[in-house]
Amino acid sequence: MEVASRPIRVQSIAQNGTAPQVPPEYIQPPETRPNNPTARPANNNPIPSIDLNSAVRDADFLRTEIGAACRDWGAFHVTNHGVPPKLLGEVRRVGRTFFEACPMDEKLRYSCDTSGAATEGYGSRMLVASNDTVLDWRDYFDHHTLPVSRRDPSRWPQFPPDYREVMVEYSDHMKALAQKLLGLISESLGLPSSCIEEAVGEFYQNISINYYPPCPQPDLTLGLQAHSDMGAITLLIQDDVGGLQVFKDDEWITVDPLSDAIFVILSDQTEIISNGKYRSAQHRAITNGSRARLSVSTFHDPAKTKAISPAFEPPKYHTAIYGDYVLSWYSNGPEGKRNIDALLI
Ligand SMILES: O=C(O)CCC(=O)C(=O)O
Ligand SMILES: [Fe+2]
Repeated sequence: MEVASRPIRVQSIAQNGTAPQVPPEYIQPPETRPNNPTARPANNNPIPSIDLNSAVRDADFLRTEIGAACRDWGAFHVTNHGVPPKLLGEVRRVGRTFFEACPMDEKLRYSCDTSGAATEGYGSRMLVASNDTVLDWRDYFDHHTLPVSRRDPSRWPQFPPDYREVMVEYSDHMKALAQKLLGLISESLGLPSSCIEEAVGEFYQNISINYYPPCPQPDLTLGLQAHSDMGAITLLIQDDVGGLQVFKDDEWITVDPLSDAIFVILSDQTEIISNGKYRSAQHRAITNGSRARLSVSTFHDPAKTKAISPAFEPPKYHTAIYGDYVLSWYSNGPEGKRNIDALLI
């Protein structure tokens, strides 16, 4: 049994087979439950999948396709992205091995510090704004990976033995892909290729491995509440369980898991820099009644001291220091897009 001072992980609750019901703090109010009528399957409205193979793609057509996906969805799959599919499989494997083959006591040695927001390590409560917040049915391991001065693999799991090496290689590949995508997104806006990357400055990259244990009441819970990501661009991979949903035209659309593709999510700072021409995507994760799900989100954010403003006149958003934006996000909670809407002029 858990003692009061020991952090409770969702995985421990899920493995307590005597509990056919989830604890009340994980029960969503009716309007945010996944079976609400606004949810429907992806096949009615497929999310764009864009082939980045520059050897065979016409550059103008690729930019047009990216522009349409950013405008209409704020999210899209990319294929032929240059990241070896084997590496994607290895990241999923080391993540799953940590969550499923490491004893809980060993995992808890990496617990993140609960006094601050988004600290590195093993945790369960990243988006909790107040005691009233409904809890997510999710555990995670968050890694600070860039700039290299923030990267300290000795704080990451040692099991499986190649965990740290795989994460470092993955971090470097994700940075290169984020740079390439921000270049294409800038060009699709008619801006010089380097424009968004220069506006963001040096990438602060975090990698979160999300682990969603099977949930006895998937209709009443969310793995991760609705939010848009705070930074510039998020690159996400998932396993074959599925559960990521994107909000479009007042409906939740399920993102098909495509094993070798990478899912690109435009985040709030890119919406600001584009002056609202592109929108950050609201998304959430639902739970699964029988299978544990794994996803890996790689966030690329500005430095906390960086001022972010629109690249077009007249500006539709106030300039904001990124660190202030993060503070308001954590104190208000994500609640859809309320935080970015507060910056609208
Ligand atoms: O698990 C997922 O698919 C979503 C993860 C996510 O949105 C996040 O980590 O910000
Ligand atoms: Fe997210």
